[in-house]
Amino acid sequence: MSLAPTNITEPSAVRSQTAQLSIRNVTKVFPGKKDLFSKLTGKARRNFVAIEDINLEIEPNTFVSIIGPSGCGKSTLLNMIAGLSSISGGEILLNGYPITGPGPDRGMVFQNYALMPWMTVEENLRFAVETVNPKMSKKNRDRIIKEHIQLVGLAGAEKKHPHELSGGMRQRVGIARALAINPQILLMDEPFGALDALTRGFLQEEVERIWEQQRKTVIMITHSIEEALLLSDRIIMMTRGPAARIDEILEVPFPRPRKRETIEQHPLYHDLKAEMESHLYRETRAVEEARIQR
Ligand SMILES: Nc1ncnc2c1ncn2[C@@H]1O[C@H](COP(=O)(O)OP(=O)(O)OP(=O)(O)O)[C@@H](O)[C@H]1O
Repeated sequence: MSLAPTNITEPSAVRSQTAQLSIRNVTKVFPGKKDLFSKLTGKARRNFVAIEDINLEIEPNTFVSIIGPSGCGKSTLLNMIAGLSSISGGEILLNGYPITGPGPDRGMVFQNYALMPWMTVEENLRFAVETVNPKMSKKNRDRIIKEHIQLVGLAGAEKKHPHELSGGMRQRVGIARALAINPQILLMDEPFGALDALTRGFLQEEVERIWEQQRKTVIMITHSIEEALLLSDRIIMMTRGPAARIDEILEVPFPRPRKRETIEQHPLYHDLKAEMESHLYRETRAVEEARIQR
């Protein structure tokens, strides 16, 4: 758990919180199977170096996307930042303190929503807020829950259960829940990956609107070039694995607030898009070639 303090405040206020994240020489090795039984049954495996020597400084109040070929280690890196996966080498510091486990200073949004199915929308948020801040008064808690339900456009759906909601609405709950604990950093692992194209577009615009209000540090994994260009200040492009690393970091200079139609008119939009396309194509092709040679 990080030692950095967390206070829950108004969601609508632009935060003065700082969240400097330093990723230093980070490596992740998944141990192989080397026990006698695995050897005898021919199932022994070597250690697998997923990512190697990642160095990255994430400034406060920036929106950062991570993009790279499938299986390169994006989720592995995000899970280490979340404290859900151990770090094999190097360190990750949040405001100077090493991350050693999950903590309320980091909110997570998952692709599959990860809501409690037996709880209503309101109860899902209440559970998160109560867990993080058990001593908060009921009045404050109710206010925070109400504000966050409104923030994501779910007013009127408070008493519904996840199975009564569309995918887009479920992810709105996921985002509201992550923000309601007032994390310093919002971590999103392909948050729109399970949604249809139209809903995905709407939700991207919602996230852009919310980000303009809150300016929270966000780290998002995505496979979508357009999504990364719409939302990010910086785009981290990873190489293929094993031993994946950062290939290049793109600065996205489009003024905010952003609209899809306007950024597409920016003189740099097509250059940045082409650079990302060629990076992804090159890395993915190399993965496929390696697969065929195996
Ligand atoms: N628990 C584990 N044990 C062994 N290997 C693992 C484990 N988790 C992930 N890996 C391997 O580490 C590599 C990186 O996986 P990861 O899920 O981080 O990639 P990713 O870039 O997020 O993929 P995708 O874009 O497809 O979601 C993959 O080769 C994967 O098979």
